[in-house]
Amino acid sequence: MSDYILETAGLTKDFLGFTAVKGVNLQVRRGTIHALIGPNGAGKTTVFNLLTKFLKPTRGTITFKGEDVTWVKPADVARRGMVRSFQISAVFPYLSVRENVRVALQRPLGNSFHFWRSESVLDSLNERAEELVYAVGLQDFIHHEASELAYGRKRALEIATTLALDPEMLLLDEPMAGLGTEDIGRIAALIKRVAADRTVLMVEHNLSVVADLSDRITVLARGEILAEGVYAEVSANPAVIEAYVGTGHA
Ligand SMILES: Nc1ncnc2c1ncn2[C@@H]1O[C@H](COP(=O)(O)OP(=O)(O)OP(=O)(O)O)[C@@H](O)[C@H]1O
Repeated sequence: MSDYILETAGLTKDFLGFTAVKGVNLQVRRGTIHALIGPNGAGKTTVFNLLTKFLKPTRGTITFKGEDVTWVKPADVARRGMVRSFQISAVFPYLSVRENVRVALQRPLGNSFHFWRSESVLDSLNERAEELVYAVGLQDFIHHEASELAYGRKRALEIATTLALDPEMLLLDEPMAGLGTEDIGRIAALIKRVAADRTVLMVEHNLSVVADLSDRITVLARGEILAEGVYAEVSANPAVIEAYVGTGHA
């Protein structure tokens, strides 16, 4: 088994004469937290959309768990274990925290539909839902409606509904966006816990969170990989500093 759970080779995306992602060779080691950073417009979201099949590449390949998944459908890639948080984390505002997680556990994935299942199976879903609610620290809110939750706790609920699919690899798209300092600390701790037995790839603009959480960082600029390494290496790299300064994001 390869050390890398996810690899891309020569991944390229052209939009009408503009190349948003150019020959990206990304390697994500199994069991790590890997961050994808870069100034605005660097191509991070486009890479995520390619990985999760929201976009088709112009060239290049994507290999997940040793299999070429370049042309598989979005639901298929999720079924294979690579799940992007927002992809399935529609939170129903008037359902309770526990009900939201239960709905996520019942969500049909690929060819398995659960709605006809027996009472005993539904009871075990309740148990699993409660475990997940505890895992993301929402036990005190388990019977509250999602709409009553503060923003940071909604983010935790989204993560719980994502974990309901038991992904081997979790793709987090700006998990700290819109959060205040206290929530950032809470969600960062949650990501650490969640990553204990999973691989996490995240796009994140908050560099102190990236420094705190990431085992490895890939810096994109103008669609290409500019640098890679641990935070201390990439943050001291003059080309990286220049890329951020050049776009006013130092
Ligand atoms: N559908 C599209 N059609 C044309 N150009 C696009 C499209 N999607 C993205 N782009 C362009 O590709 C480039 C990379 O965009 P992308 O959103 O991937 O960057 P990003 O690194 O995620 O930026 P940000 O940090 O601002 O979210 C940008 O110049 C953007 O304008």
